[in-house]
Amino acid sequence: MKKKIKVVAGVIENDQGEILCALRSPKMSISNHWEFPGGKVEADEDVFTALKREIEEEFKCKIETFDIHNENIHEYETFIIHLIAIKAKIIEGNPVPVEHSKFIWLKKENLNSLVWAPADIPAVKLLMNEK
Ligand SMILES: Nc1nc2c([nH]c(=O)n2[C@H]2C[C@H](O)[C@@H](COP(=O)(O)OP(=O)(O)OP(=O)(O)O)O2)c(=O)[nH]1
Repeated sequence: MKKKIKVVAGVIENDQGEILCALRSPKMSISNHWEFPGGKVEADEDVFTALKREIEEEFKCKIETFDIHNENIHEYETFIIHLIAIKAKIIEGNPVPVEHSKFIWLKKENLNSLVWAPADIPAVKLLMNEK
């Protein structure tokens, strides 16, 4: 049976209405795909705490979290992901990518110009329909 993992991902919006998009590095799984930064939820951790921790670890900045944007269950070849996308904004520091190849801020209407991790597509589509 495939392993099921629970992953949180931050839909981080700036004051210009742009979204932080992060490029997974060649060393990471699902390499060279774009994603909303985040990571696996640890046992006994709530999703908001997990996201704040992951963003501090991976981008060295602090976020405030808002509502859940979208949840998606996607079956990859080797595992099943339960992806929980959460709206957020940066409240302290500037993002510095520790593990990712790079990040960009992109307007919602341009999000489909990137090659996203397959599990992220529903969240991306939903965002593109937002004003
Ligand atoms: N952080 C994040 N991960 C995503 C997204 N979409 C998606 O399919 N994933 C996948 C990629 C990874 O397989 C998994 C998240 O794990 P992770 O961020 O801890 O990264 P990882 O696999 O490199 O960690 P590791 O097991 O190699 O140590 O979820 C997304 O939007 N954000």
